[in-house]
Amino acid sequence: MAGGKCLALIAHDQKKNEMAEFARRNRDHLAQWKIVATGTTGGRVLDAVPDLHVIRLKSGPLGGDQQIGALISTGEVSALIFFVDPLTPMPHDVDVKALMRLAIVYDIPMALNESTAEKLLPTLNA
Ligand SMILES: O=C(CO)COP(=O)(O)O
Repeated sequence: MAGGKCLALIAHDQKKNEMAEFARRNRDHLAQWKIVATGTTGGRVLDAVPDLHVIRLKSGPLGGDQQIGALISTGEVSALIFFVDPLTPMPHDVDVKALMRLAIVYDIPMALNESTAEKLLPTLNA
């Protein structure tokens, strides 16, 4: 994934409407970025704002979180915005934990809920 740093967007199923609204509200900020997203999230973001540059990876439960973790480890992700659902058990919980761990290891800005994301996004430079 050569050239330029990415912003990573992920939302769990119960948070996907929130992510779509977030994308609509912040379309001008997001338009400055190359975005990487897990599969379903990326689709929802593109439905909300079709002209964004979104690269859709695998769906989370099929390895998408791990793909984004790998991109963090190679220095290609500048920041992670991940709307996490804390109330639903998930089969890929270990992948979610591993992704957050890598974001901490590589010390990239990480917003795990909407209010933090709203504050973080305008501070980032694409
Ligand atoms: O499960 C996810 C993150 O853990 C998100 O994956 P999708 O965007 O494909 O739903």
